[in-house]
Amino acid sequence: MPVVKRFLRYFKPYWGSLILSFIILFFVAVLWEVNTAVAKLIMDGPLKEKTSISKIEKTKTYKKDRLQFVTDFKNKVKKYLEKKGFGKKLNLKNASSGDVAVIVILILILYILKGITTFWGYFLLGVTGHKVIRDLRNDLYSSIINQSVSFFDKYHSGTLISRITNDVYIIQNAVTSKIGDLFKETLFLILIVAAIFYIDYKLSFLLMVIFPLIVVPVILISKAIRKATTLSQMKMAEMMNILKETISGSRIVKAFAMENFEIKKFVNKNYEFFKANVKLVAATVMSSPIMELVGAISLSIVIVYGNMKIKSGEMTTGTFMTYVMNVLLLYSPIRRLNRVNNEMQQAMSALKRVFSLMDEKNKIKSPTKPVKFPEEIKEIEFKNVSFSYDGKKKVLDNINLKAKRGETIAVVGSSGDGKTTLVNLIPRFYDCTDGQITINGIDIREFDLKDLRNNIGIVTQETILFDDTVFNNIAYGRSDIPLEKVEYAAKLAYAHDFIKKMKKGYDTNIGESGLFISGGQRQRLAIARALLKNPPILILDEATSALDTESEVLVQKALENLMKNRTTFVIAHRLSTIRNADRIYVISKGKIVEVGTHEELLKKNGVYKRLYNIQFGAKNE
Ligand SMILES: Nc1ncnc2c1ncn2[C@@H]1O[C@H](COP(=O)(O)OP(=O)(O)OP(=O)(O)O)[C@@H](O)[C@H]1O
Repeated sequence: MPVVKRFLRYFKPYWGSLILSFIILFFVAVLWEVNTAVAKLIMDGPLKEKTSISKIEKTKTYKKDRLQFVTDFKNKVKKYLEKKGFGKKLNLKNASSGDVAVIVILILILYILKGITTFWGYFLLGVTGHKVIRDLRNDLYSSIINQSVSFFDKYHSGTLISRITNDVYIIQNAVTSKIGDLFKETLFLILIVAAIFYIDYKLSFLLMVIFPLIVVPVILISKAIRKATTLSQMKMAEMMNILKETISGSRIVKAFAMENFEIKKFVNKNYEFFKANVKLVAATVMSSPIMELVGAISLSIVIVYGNMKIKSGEMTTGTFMTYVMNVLLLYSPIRRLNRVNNEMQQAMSALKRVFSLMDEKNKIKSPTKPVKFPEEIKEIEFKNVSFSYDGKKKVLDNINLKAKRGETIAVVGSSGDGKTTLVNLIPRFYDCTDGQITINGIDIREFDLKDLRNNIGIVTQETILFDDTVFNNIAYGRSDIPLEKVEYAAKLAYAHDFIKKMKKGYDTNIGESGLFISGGQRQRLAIARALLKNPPILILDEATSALDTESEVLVQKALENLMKNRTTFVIAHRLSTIRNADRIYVISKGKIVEVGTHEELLKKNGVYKRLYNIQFGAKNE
């Protein structure tokens, strides 16, 4: 669907207020015209004898040449005023000071009306625009959040943030203020064009021939603006990526004393952004001189033509001057419309990027008719599972694995051998390329995605916590849960004691990513969160970073509580975990090379034994 048509659908719920605002803005334009007419009325009436203009007007030639439509319009306004009871008071020809007072009041009323209508026209339009943008931003955010994990592999978080903030801001600017200008200026343009056709349609047709001269450069410039905006926004997104990384990773930057390195990186990117913006500025400001040149050509034609007509006596100087003045008047709305067009082009390219993000296909979806998730999990099985991130290199190759209810399955292997990838297939962060994963014999792709994930608890190496209270971090999204339940989970996770010692207990804010608490405490909070969720399946990626002995013991105990009565898949790094595991699967280069208990595998004297010696050393034996 074309971008504009698709975007217009966002206006659908607000058509009423949009049309109303346009009607009001129409009156604003009409009031401008009335104002001009009243000004003429004053010149013709009460002030006529006192101004130099009135003297010029007095000359017979001008009287003859005066534009019929101005006289018509004046008469209409006069008639209208007379009808409304102003007639007797407002004797424009022989005006007294009382008449002037009436005119002043009339002007005041007009300006008040213009003020009120301008306010309401733009206010309604602004509110409608902001409503549309609010809906667009919500849609964009929800489509991003609903995307699969591979989407987040593809797009850097800075890019996504840039789309939601900058791109939407550009569209917002165009929608909330520029649409009104577009409407108003178009209206002015139509009125002036009508006037010049009214004065001399032949000359106006001749001018129409020059019209393509204006349109072609406008189209070319619009294209250049769209291209430059895309480049500028791309560079802005890249800059946001650097910002995001260095601000959230500020400690690492400092630890490695890499401030200057990061500054250089930022300065370079900022320079690229600047260059893109220069291109944008060039494209934007180029339109004005081109338009002026075309304007000068038009005017020259008018002058040559007018000169001929005056000489042949077909046109009077007065009519010609009025015509020229109207042609000059054309410049203002055209210039403003040109500026509006420039901003609209930028908004178009932003819209394209926003929609392209929304159109990204999410391959991980719930089936249309999902199978009910089993009440009780009897068995989870990997059947000939293979997986590749890029469709070429197999990261997992023909994996066969079984976990019965309540069993603990440990996965071990060297770094990069595919352990995380393997466990990520269970909650369908990715779908296997070949084979299938089943729960009680049913392919996991047949379950509703939410049901499947609600039955899986995940505790990862880097504990993801939110800048919120301890309570909200444990309850995550379930604020209605009673405090006792949260406390119970925290007790099982050996977190209750340290939480109680905090200033506000469960209401303490733990800062961005749990910055205000220790690593061990963070892990125990994450364990409490998983305990509260109470899922039958558990995925555990044990932290490799060493904690101090006391913390380590507490985390270990918390994990033991968490693993009780659950079918657990654990990427094991702790000796106690592998010792207690029902089965250990040893992965090497994406393949399962050994299976067995700790003792069985040690006896084999194979890959596991070698890994064990490297990771835990003989001293542990
Ligand atoms: N999102 C991704 N896109 C592309 N390739 C990936 C992605 N994640 C991992 N890989 C690649 O897949 C392979 C397996 O990675 P995986 O993270 O599963 O290994 P791992 O055994 O868990 O390693 P570690 O113990 O170091 O965490 C690696 O070669 C890695 O580079």
